[in-house]
Order: sequence, then C-alpha cells, then structure tokens
Amino acid sequence: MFTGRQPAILRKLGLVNLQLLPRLQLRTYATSKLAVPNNQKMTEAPFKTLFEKIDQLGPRFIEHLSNAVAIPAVSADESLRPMVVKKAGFFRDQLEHLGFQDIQMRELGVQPPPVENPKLELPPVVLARYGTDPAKKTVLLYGHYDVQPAALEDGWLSEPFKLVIDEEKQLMRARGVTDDTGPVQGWLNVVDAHRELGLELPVNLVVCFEGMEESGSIGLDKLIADEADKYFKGVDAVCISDNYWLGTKKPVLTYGLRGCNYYQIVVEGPGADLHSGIFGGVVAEPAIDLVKVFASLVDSQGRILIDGVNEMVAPVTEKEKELYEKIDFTLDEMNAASGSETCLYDNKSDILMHRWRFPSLSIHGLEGAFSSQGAKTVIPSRVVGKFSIRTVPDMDSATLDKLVIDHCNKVFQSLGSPNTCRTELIHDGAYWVSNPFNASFTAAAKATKAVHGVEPDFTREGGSIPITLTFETQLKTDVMLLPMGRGDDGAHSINEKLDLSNYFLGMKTMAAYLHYYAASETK
Ligand SMILES: C[C@H](N)C(=O)N[C@@H](Cc1c[nH]cn1)C(=O)O
Ligand SMILES: [Zn+2]
Ligand SMILES: [Zn+2]
Repeated sequence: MFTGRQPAILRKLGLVNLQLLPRLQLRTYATSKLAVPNNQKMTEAPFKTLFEKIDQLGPRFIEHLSNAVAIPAVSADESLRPMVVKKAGFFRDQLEHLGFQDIQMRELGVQPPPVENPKLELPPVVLARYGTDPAKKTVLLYGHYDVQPAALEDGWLSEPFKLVIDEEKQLMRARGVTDDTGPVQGWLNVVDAHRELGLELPVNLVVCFEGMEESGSIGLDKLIADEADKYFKGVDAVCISDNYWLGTKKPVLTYGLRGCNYYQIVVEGPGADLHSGIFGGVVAEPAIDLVKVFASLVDSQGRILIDGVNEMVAPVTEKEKELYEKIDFTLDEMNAASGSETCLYDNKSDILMHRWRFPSLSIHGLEGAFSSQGAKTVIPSRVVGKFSIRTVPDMDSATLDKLVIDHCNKVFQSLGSPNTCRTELIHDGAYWVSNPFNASFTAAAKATKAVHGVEPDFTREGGSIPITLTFETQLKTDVMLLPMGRGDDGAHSINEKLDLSNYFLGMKTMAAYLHYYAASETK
C-alpha cells in the first residue's frame, strides 16, 4: 500500500491512461518560484528538496487519496455509519505507519435525536501526535473524514466513490477530494515527504480528524472542552484546511466563517400513504401544508421573511465596505462556479457580502415525498422538510431557534389544517470571525508567496466549520484557515473535483507553512 513504485500503481488502479504519468512526474508545480525561507532562524533551506520530494511521491499520494475516497463515509446516512468508522480506521492505519504517537480513536457515544436508530454510535474522533519537543511550537491540524452524500444518478460523470483523473483537465474527481479528504490526506503526505527525506518536522503536530463535520460536528465540542488541558495542552496554533479559494486562480487565507442552524419541519396526518384519486380533496395533505410553511420562510430574492432575523445582523461599516473592493473576484467567476447565470447580485461587493456577512436561508429537501421518475399518484402521509440558516455576527443561535420555531408554528396554525406540524433544530454550529494579522496567518501568507508566487487574498467563507470557534475559545489559540481547493470544486455538489495542481501546491503550501510558523517570533 505504501510502495513508491510508479507507473504500475496508477495503471493497476486504472486511475489514468498511460500518458498521464510522465506528465505528472515531469510537471513540478511552480518550482521556479520556490523561495528559500527568509528567516534567520532557519539554518537550512529545505523547501526545494521538500517540494521535489512531494512531486516525486505524487503517485503514492494519489493512490492514498484514491483509497480514502473509495470509502463512502457519509455521516448523514445512518446506514453508512460503518463506512464512516472504516474510514477513521483507514486514517488511523496511516498515522501508525507514519510514526505518529499516542493515537486514540475517541468514541463520542450514541448520536442524540432526531435520529432513526436510537442506538446509533457516533463515529470516532481520531487523535494523534507527531513529536513532543518542548523547544518546538505545536500546531493542531483539524480536518474531517466524513463526506456529503453522493449518487451517480444525481448527475455525476463517474462513480462518486471512485477516484477518476481527468487527464484533459488535470483534475481528480470523487466525493470528498476537496471536502475534506484531499486536504486531510495532504497533511499526512507532508509528514510522509519529511520522513522520506529524513528531514525533521519543524513543529510538533497534534491531529484531530472527526467524522461528523458534515452533520454538525455532534459530540466534538465536549471532547475539545474536556481535552483542552489534556490532549490539546500546549497547542500554539490550529490550522484547518477545509474550505476553498474564492475563485479559481488566486490563493486565499480565510479568517471568517458563517455558522449554520439546521432545522426540520415534520408534518404528519393520514395513517398511511394514500391514493390521490380516492382521497385527494378529501383529506388534508401534509405536503401541501409543508410547502406553504416553506414558502413563508424566504422569498425568491433570498430575503429571509422570518420576523426578527435580519434585525440581529451587525450593520455594515464604511471601513468594511473597502475590504470587499480589494478582493480579486468577478461575477463571471461566480457564474462559472454555479454553472449558471442565476446570481441574485450584479456586483462583487454585494455578492461577497451576501456570501460572507449576511445570513441566508436554504431549503434542502423533502423527506417522505415521492421523488423518483414517473408519475405516482400518491398522497404522502408524513413529510419532513429540511432547511438551514447560515448565521453571521451578531445573531444569537438560541434566539434564532425561537424565532424560527414560533414563525413555523404561527404559519402552520394559520392554515387551519388538522395535520400536526413540529419544527426542530437538528444541529447548529457557530460563526467565526478572527484577526488575520497573527503569526499563523503571516506564516501562511509567506508560504503562499513562496509556493504560488503571489500574495494571498484574505477572505471570509460562506460555509461553516462548526468547531472553529470552539478551538479558538477552549484552547485560547489562534485558528487559521488554509484552503487547498478552488471555488469551483463543487463541494457538496455533483462531480466534486480537486485540481492536481491544487493538491500538489496545497501540500507544498502546508509544508512551507509549518516551516515559516516554526521560525516565527512567537512562543
Ligand atoms: C466548509 C466545510 N467544508 C463544509 O462543507 N461545512 C459544512 C458544515 C455543515 C454544517 N451543517 C451541515 N454541514 C457546510 O458548510 O455545510
Ligand atoms: Zn468540509
Ligand atoms: Zn462539507
């Protein structure tokens, strides 16, 4: 599994046709721009050799990613929970092989409701350390090994849980390649490259890989609080690679995330699904009630219609407006990423503000309703509507829950339906905004410049990583987001991809970040 043999591996895996390999081997990404770390503390300049080693180990790194994404670790699908656990084991085995110490598979107990199987165990959090040298700084690497659901029939060009390399576009396609299996594998590869060179890591590492991020990071808050002064004691900085560049060309570092409160509305009525020819017009239909409640939440311009929600949002300041002007991004990039011209705004500032600093409400799905092809004439007896609100400063999560639930109850009551309706929170995760001028961001900016030859943009992210604020507050450390993939990677969508250049340049940036951070004047 860990062999460094080359053409045969990729051929055996059926990953590429034979022409790709020479290209992969020959192509060293931006090596001409490699810089020697500009810091007196550095006694040698390992970057050139390190980066060459990362390129040289390319086939092995692709093989590992291929093996990782082949495990359908969908945390939202209860029936796939054994696969999530299997993927935790896959990473544990690699950590062991790479010489990590104190590896622990931390169990988090039974998943709380709402859940179909009341005995469903949460997947383990994988903890491990690499080095305990008190003279070195310690960086905690967080990532998640679970993924979003994916099915070929949703429109994927290939099986979602099989890594395919598109040679023409020089990219890898599979569920999880960019979110977040690729970056997690990338961190391990960075350690691997150091070991292959006999090069000492410049920092101690602590890894924390979870398997419930896509389902609200259930159980992780408590583990972090419990371990702040134990397993995580002495952590100087937390680095998370679980988001994306804003566009497709310019690397970014990210200092903000929106939060996410995820709700379900359960509407129940008839004792069983019914024939609409016999019962249509005679019984109250749960799906009709549900779409009416859904329709009351948000309008087609994306405005949230729940009283009191928009009033909680921090006002935009003049100083803040200037920030958006400086960011490298266009409406065309937005349209390219969405594969459409459906953007609600025509200028960069509005797009960025609505992505980063205003809340949004999305309707995700409707469980229990007929959803296959054909024209089944059924009246579903129970439907569950799923929606979420992306939260921003200064929204209060508990206040939001009350506003949402009261609103849904009020609208449902106004329908005069004999059905029942209840709205409940499934999970929530906090928003996070930080100061991007600390030692960790500075080190990552230098690493970006060294690898990509450009200064990164400093961005916020519209998505959520629920545990970010918890790390910051519980460990009292700086958190920095160092994305690997691009804005058009299709995370959570069909045909999720990671460009080969982003995988390799991403690993080099991660490696350089560790060296620059180690050499910085903190501690
Ligand atoms: C940004 C990150 N890669 C991600 O995709 N996060 C998820 C987290 C989440 C919250 N509720 C459910 N999943 C996201 O932003 O949707
Ligand atoms: Zn993610
Ligand atoms: Zn995700």
